[in-house]
Amino acid sequence: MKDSLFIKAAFSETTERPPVWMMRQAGRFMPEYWEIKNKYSFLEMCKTPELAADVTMLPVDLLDIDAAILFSDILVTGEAMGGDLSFSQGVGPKFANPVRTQADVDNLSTDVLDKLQYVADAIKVIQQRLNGKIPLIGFAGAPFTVMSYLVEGGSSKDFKLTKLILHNEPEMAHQLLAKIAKVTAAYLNLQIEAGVNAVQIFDSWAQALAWDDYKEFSHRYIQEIIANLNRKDIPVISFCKGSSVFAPLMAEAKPDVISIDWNVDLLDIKNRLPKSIAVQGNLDPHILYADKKVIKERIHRLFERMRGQNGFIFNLGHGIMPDIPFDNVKYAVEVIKEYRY
Ligand SMILES: Cc1c2[nH]c(c1CCC(=O)O)Cc1[nH]c(c(CCC(=O)O)c1C)Cc1[nH]c(c(CCC(=O)O)c1C)Cc1[nH]c(c(C)c1CCC(=O)O)C2
Repeated sequence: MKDSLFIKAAFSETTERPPVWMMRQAGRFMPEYWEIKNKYSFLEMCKTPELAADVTMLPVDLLDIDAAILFSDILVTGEAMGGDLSFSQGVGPKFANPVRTQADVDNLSTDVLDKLQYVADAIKVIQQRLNGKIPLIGFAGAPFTVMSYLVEGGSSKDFKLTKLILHNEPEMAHQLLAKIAKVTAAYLNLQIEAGVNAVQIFDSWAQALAWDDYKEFSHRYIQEIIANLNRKDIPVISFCKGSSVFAPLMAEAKPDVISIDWNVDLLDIKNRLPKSIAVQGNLDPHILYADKKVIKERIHRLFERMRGQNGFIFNLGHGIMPDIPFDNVKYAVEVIKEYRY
């Protein structure tokens, strides 16, 4: 795997073009995803290794991307700790037993690896199918983002209850975050042990936090997780919405790659980071709704900006939306794969 474009770029080695993968590359924008989704629930798909492998392989086979990402969800850690998790169409994720009191926090288990064994099993099936062709990325949610779902009981626009706990009951918040961080490090090590070639930590909603709160309630737990990983030769990617602001702080947690949202000039932010840290990003996913001419022009604009930089992985600033035309995603991958610096 050391010679794959993705791993080389993640370790800031020279590549002839940027490698490409996209967050949410296996999902509802693909007709083939619906063929599976119409037969099984989302959690069944995650928990059945053969199905998780089938979905993981869709963008490998149909888009020819440079890295696969395990098909799962960031909320499986919250479920394993005791959250009553369900996903329903149009509603998104729900925890029926939200965590809001000290007793709720105390009730959460941190001895959960047995319950997540299905992920290790899925990784083994996927690696057999990939057969060394491209690397497989494992992932987990960051403690703050997972906490927000556990506390709110689902998705939230303003994270009101979560922030109220951070601000009024910081000790309880720290106990909750520390529990999630412990589980997350063990869970990522389980994935590494099972054979993933890289891991990404998703802190999707970090941008809701003020700088000091990000530092106290998010960053320090990500730092702790990264410090506890059995990294071997596996790159660690740190993603958050808000990385255009937080990246210099995120760098202190010592990831190999920081995934950048689309609010910032990618070269500017790269130049503000240690040379050894690669960047991943940062096309606005809405560009993939636009005309092909625009898609090509914006990708080339980004690549020209990053010409001569080691350590650049193409990705979107956030996940692919479910109604983006499949054909546009396929076209974007073709444009990227044809490019040479
Ligand atoms: C916040 C978050 C979640 N899950 C995830 C995040 C962080 C990434 C991000 O910020 O987008 C991470 C995630 N979720 C999923 C993956 C699979 C790998 C990939 O293709 O990137 C990954 C890496 C599949 C999924 N996770 C989910 C789906 C949709 C399930 C369905 O078919 O209904 C998929 C393919 C469900 C999910 N899971 C979550 C939400 C909010 C939803 C509902 C989203 C929606 O309805 O638009 C929580």
